[in-house]
Amino acid sequence: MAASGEPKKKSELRIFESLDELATELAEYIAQLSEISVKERGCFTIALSGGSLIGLMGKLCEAPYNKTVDWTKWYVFWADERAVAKNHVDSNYKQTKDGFLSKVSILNSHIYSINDNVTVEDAAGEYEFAIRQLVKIRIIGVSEINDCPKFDLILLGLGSDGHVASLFPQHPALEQKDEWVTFITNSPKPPPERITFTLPVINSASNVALVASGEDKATAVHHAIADGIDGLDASPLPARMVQPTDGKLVWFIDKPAASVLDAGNNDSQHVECSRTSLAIR
Ligand SMILES: O=C(O)[C@H](O)[C@@H](O)[C@H](O)[C@H](O)COP(=O)(O)O
Repeated sequence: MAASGEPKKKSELRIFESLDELATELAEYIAQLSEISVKERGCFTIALSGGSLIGLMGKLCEAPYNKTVDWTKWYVFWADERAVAKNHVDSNYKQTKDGFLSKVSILNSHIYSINDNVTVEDAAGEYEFAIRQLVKIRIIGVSEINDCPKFDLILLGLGSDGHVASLFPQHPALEQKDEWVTFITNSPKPPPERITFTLPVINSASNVALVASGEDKATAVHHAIADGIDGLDASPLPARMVQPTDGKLVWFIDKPAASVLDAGNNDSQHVECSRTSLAIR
């Protein structure tokens, strides 16, 4: 946290030598935010993404966090979800339940998954309605800037094309400004039908963590983080559009995912260490 008097950094880049170190730091980061939110608001609202992110959260299920985190105060949501049955292998809910929720004592009534018995359009509308009810009773905070829900933490993965949640490059869903949850039926990443938080909701979060690992994400990381890229590409990547208005963005990436960034960066800032913490905006 910024010392008093120091301007709070809006974004931070943490580069890790190994996935194990990234996972260790990610667990500590989430546990700390949980403790702060529970202390300040009496609860912790976290929205998850699918993909490799869930595996990287595994350390939260181990000591000390399994005993020190106040799981009963957690409220779990999904920043995006595939419109498939909740027991389908493609379901983010199923992946999260098997890999995380089944191992910690979060209350079932605090886990908000989509209705998998309706159309993807109705599932998005119902999900937004559920979030609106929780904003009304202030379980979910509210942004003073635009009345959007203010989640304590939104965890995003990064696609190799630069997508986050189910917001894909050049997709009209990126333009959604009024809805909190929208839906797509033509996802370039299968399955095609998904619901997703819109950018205003993502950018209203108190904290956003963007997690990327592996060489195949290196170009997307570079295009999302490096300065001066916009000139090369009229439409910035969705990941580059993640800029919390009154919150903090922290990137968690491993060395392979930083390899293009490193190649383009020859100043002394990139200290070779297990964790490089740079202010990036
Ligand atoms: O439902 C989804 O598909 C995810 O939410 C998606 O945004 C994912 O996080 C990225 O595609 C990264 O996935 P990997 O980390 O598995 O590459």
